[in-house]
Amino acid sequence: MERVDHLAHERNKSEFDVDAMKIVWAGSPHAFELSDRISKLVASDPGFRKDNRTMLSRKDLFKNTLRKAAYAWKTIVDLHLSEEEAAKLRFYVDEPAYTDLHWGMFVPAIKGQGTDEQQQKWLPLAYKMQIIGCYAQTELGHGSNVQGLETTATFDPQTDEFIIHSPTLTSSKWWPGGLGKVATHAIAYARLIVGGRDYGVNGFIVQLRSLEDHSPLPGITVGDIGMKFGNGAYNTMDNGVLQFDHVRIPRDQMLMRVSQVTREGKYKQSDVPRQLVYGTMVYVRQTIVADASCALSRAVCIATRYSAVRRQFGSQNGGPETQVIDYKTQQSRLFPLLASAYAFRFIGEWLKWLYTDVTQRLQANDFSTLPEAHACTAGLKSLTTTATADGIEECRKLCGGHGYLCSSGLPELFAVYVPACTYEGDNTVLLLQVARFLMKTVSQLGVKKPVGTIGYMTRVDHLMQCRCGVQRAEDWLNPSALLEAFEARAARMSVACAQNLSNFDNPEEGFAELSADLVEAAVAHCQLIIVSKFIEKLQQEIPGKGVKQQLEVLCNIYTLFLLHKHQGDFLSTGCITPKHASLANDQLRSLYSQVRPNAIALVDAFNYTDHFLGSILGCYDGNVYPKLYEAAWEDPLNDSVVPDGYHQYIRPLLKQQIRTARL
Ligand SMILES: CCCCCCC/C=C/C(=O)SCCNC(=O)CCNC(=O)[C@H](O)C(C)(C)COP(=O)(O)OP(=O)(O)OC[C@H]1O[C@@H](n2cnc3c(N)ncnc32)[C@H](O)[C@@H]1OP(=O)(O)O
Ligand SMILES: Cc1cc2nc3c(=O)[nH]c(=O)nc-3n(C[C@H](O)[C@H](O)[C@H](O)COP(=O)(O)OP(=O)(O)OC[C@H]3O[C@@H](n4cnc5c(N)ncnc54)[C@H](O)[C@@H]3O)c2cc1C
Repeated sequence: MERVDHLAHERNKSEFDVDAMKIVWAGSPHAFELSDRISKLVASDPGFRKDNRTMLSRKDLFKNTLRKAAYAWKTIVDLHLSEEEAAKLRFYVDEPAYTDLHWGMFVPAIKGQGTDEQQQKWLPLAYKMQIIGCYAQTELGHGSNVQGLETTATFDPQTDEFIIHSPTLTSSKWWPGGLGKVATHAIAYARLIVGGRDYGVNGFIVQLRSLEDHSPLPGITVGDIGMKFGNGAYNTMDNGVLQFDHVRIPRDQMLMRVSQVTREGKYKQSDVPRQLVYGTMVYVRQTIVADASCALSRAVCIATRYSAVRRQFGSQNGGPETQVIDYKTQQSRLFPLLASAYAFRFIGEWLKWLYTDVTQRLQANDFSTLPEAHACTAGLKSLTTTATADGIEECRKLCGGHGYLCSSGLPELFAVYVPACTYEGDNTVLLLQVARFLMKTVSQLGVKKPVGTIGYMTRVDHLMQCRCGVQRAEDWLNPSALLEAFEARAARMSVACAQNLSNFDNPEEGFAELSADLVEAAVAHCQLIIVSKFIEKLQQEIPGKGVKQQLEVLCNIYTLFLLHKHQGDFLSTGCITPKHASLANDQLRSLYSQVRPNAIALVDAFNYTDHFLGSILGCYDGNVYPKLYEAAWEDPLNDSVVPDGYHQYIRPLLKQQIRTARL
């Protein structure tokens, strides 16, 4: 049967080369080819079906995840996939699993914190999945406060071993993914105790389960922490609980790149900063920023396609009703999210570059950019995950009632995504780290030259008194005008916080008292980074008919939308006047009209398969209604016309009503 493309008329309207945009979105022709090939491979393999996930019991769901992870590994091995291809395959399989933590945290922790010998010993085993690892840092009593962890690793010089112990209930490891039912090994974070002295938290490789029969090793109590938010969703993951009862491990299983304990029981600190113990978190935060654009673009793709299919009101002379995408209110909610997806894509690319750069510098013993890398990864992780979680929920509402159906894909996407606001650092706690960095920068102005993302502070005198030169709405399309407004807002908010802080005798008390304002200053700084990197991206040559113009429209929408949303900040710091704010809003409306004919093509450029989207509302051909209708009949509740329980619970009720009616 010939497939009808219900969105063809929308695709015909587009004013740019979609194939060229696909390459910009993917990052390079190579990245596009890889993504396209692997996503189609996964989509065409029934072994990776995922449309029944929300209907399975937890046990069936989990077993199915184990099956898929094993099948994915078999596919990787059978097809001799490279590391890059294997990572893409896991991404398109699209099911949170213990493998995320094995590849995403356990392996990077050994690479980042292990010595060369430790890497040589453990990495080959991990690469072949002969051991499966997790990252066991958080405890029942402490997650954000890493220095408050209670698990101990006490050196025993007699046996040359560490004794890993959970001294209290609150010291039980709690949350690590993959720990509950699968991991054979953990990087467990524990307080290092040598000769009775506490040297703070360090990572240790601890075997948890037998490699023969998977039973927990002596002294290990381990299990799953229970059902989490949403159906399906993150319940494919075995987040776990773990207690150690004086578990002994050899001394060489302490990760010793940052500090060492010798055979004689001497503690030695390398010349690398202690903060490198937190290095895996910096790495993962960077990957989370890159992933934010994937999750947001997925939701936006669904909401945009459906908004073009859905019609309500406005029929003229019996003609078709208005597509809901043509309502300005729909556009003002949807198009900033479309623009954010692109903005997050580019900031993810840039952050990857920053991370690679800091890693190379660290290898050459240059630690100068580590604080900036920490502030950027922490701040951008916080900003992009908050916006993405909120954006997915907004997309659900943009799809009206049908968005609430699991078959829209949006409820599960939200439930899987929302913990990103908490894991790898609670988003508020991370913004407070950025705020500390900002306050330190301001306090050192004139002593230490701010560079990199904080370089704008070198012009603080100008930024504190500059006036916005915008006179007409179009003036807001000038990148310099936009940048200066964002720089001035960020600088003024930071300086105001620093001035308020100086009124406190005790800086820590002041920091706590002003923390809500400090978080707002941190948000302003992080938004500036995203805006400035989007503008920088557009200064490069971008091939393809109309591609650069579309990206310019999206960049302006992203920036002016933020300005509109946070106009309170811009007005109260005197960076703009109410007239400027009103002109920005006029320009924003005009930009929405420009993006409208290109909206479908801009989401097609994500190149998502229907399998990956997992949404009837977002399907490529827009043939939504027949698919929704058919899917309803596939629900197990419709297996029988009369439901189970009728004779027990409905019939007696109806009979009773009849008797009552006769009374
Ligand atoms: C691909 C994988 C799939 C994803 C699945 C995700 C699964 C989830 C996994 C997890 O959640 S793992 C657990 C993650 N846990 C956290 O993120 C905990 C958050 N808490 C922290 O990171 C820290 O404790 C803190 C909030 C940063 C505070 O730490 P601490 O009290 O020790 O620090 P301070 O005294 O504030 O700072 C000291 C000094 O160190 C600097 N710093 C802090 N963190 C880092 C870092 N990561 N890298 C570099 N530097 C860091 C901080 O700025 C201070 O510097 P100075 O001001 O002294 O210069
Ligand atoms: C799905 C999921 C997967 C996870 N996977 C892992 C894993 O694999 N390995 C692992 O080790 N951990 C994992 N975690 C744990 C995770 O890293 C922590 O939950 C996270 O770091 C937040 O810490 P917390 O739970 O202690 O929150 P809390 O710190 O208790 O936060 C509670 C509230 O207090 C506020 N708060 C805390 N401190 C401050 C402060 N100083 N100032 C102002 N407000 C503050 C927070 O903003 C928040 O509103 C996972 C968590 C989840 C939800």
